[in-house]
Parts: sequence; structure tokens; C-alpha cells
Amino acid sequence: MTLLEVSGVSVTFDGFRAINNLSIAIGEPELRAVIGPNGAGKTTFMDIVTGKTRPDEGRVLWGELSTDLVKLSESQIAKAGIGRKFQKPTVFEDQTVRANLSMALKNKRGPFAVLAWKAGAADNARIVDLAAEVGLADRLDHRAGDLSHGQKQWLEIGMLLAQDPRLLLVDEPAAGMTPAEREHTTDLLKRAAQTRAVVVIEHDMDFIRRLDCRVTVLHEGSVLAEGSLDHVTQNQQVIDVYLGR
Ligand SMILES: Nc1ncnc2c1ncn2[C@@H]1O[C@H](COP(=O)(O)OP(=O)(O)OP(=O)(O)O)[C@@H](O)[C@H]1O
Repeated sequence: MTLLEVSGVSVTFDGFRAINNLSIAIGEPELRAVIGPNGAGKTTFMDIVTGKTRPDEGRVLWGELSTDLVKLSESQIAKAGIGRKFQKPTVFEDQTVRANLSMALKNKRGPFAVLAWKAGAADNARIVDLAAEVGLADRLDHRAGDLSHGQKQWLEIGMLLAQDPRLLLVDEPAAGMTPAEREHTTDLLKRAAQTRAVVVIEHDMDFIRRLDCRVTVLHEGSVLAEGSLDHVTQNQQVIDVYLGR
């Protein structure tokens, strides 16, 4: 099923067309990589889906009811089931891994439930499962600030998964990671994408190859090519504007 359908979207910043008649459809479940040269519009694409940037034209249709996300606020879009991971990890450094995951579970319930919330047995089991899922099972009682850069990124992914998003948007997860951390991150994202849609912006081609998924190449705010990594990397235009540089 198509979960997200970006259709004919354009955005102009001060006369510069950053997104130009962009159309992309993401299925559920699906793992999708988005690549392209600097300034191609990758981050702006995510800003549009999450409601941070409003398009001048086009529609962003979501879910079974084809709700137009352009008409919703950022918080309504988040509640609809779209989670976003920015490049830099944003975890509560002074809190433990367990407390961070616990807060993320709490947030899912909304402001009224939070007032009366206390971690029950089911929540504690879910926290342990989430930690295991992102590879932090043996770090539950460690301070998040003491984790490595890669581990902080995994914790933040765990916090997003705690909120059960139907679509997870991830911006350059491999940046600053060791090769072993990158490998773990690809496994984690592939697993997460078995039951939901996951869209990953990345520059690291080895990372993309390991993701083993459909790839969309953006250039000047539009889709230049789409398909398997082998398919898009053999495309002469992709070689000219991105790979050959
Ligand atoms: N708020 C803004 N105001 C003005 N220009 C912007 C704004 N946001 C993005 N742009 C411009 O739009 C273009 C697309 O930017 P975007 O960050 O989406 O590209 P990107 O593909 O994510 O690039 P990178 O790989 O460098 O992160 C760039 O030329 C950028 O300078």
C-alpha cells in the first residue's frame, strides 16, 4: 500500500526553487534511500513531509484516507505517525538509557495520560525490548551522555520507535560513525522497515548498498532517477551530477 504520496510539490526560497515539481511515493512497509548532491533538496523534502516547510504547490497525501499533510500542523503530522531523526543525536544526556526510552513511551500517550503515568510491567518490558532492538540491552542503566556517538543515535532511534511511527524519516544516520556502528545501523534500519516505512537520507554509498533497498536520486529539487542502487548508479545523468564529481 502507498503510505505517503508527495505529488507535484514545489517550494521557492527567496526566488530560488529548492523543490521543483517533486513527486515521490513511499509504501508501507518500505525502506527507501534518498541520495543526491548537496543542495538537491533532500532535507527540504523531509521538512515538507513533517510540516516544517510549507510547499507553494502540490499535495502530500497520507494514509488510507489520503489526508493532505499540507493542511496539518507539525504536531498533528507527528501524531498521525511520522517520526523524524535529525542528523545530530538529541537525547537527555543526564538521564539513563532506560529513562530516555521511558520518556519516549510516555510522550506517546499525550499530555493527560502523562500526568497519571507510571511505568507498569508492560511498559518496562517494552523498554527492555526497545533497548534490545537498537542494541543497547546492556546499557539500560548507563547515562545517555556516556554512550558513544553511534549508541546515542541508536538510542534516539529507539525513542522514535517507542512512539510506533508508521513512517520514520532519518537524516544521515551514518555520519560520524565507525564502520562497525554503521553496520549495526543498517541492520537496525532494515529491521525497523519490516513493519513500517523508513526513509533514509545518506551520502555514504557503502551504507546505502548495505541497506539493499530502492533508491531515489534527487537533483535540483526533482527526482532524477529511481530504482535499485545498481540501476541508478548506471544512469549517466546520475553519474554526471552526483557520482562523477
Ligand atoms: N529556509 C531556507 N531558506 C533559503 N534557502 C533554503 C532554505 N532551506 C533550504 N534552502 C536551499 O534549498 C536548497 C536545498 O537544500 P536542502 O538542504 O534541502 O538540500 P540537501 O539535498 O539536503 O543538501 P545537503 O546534502 O547539503 O544536506 C539549497 O540550495 C538550500 O540552500
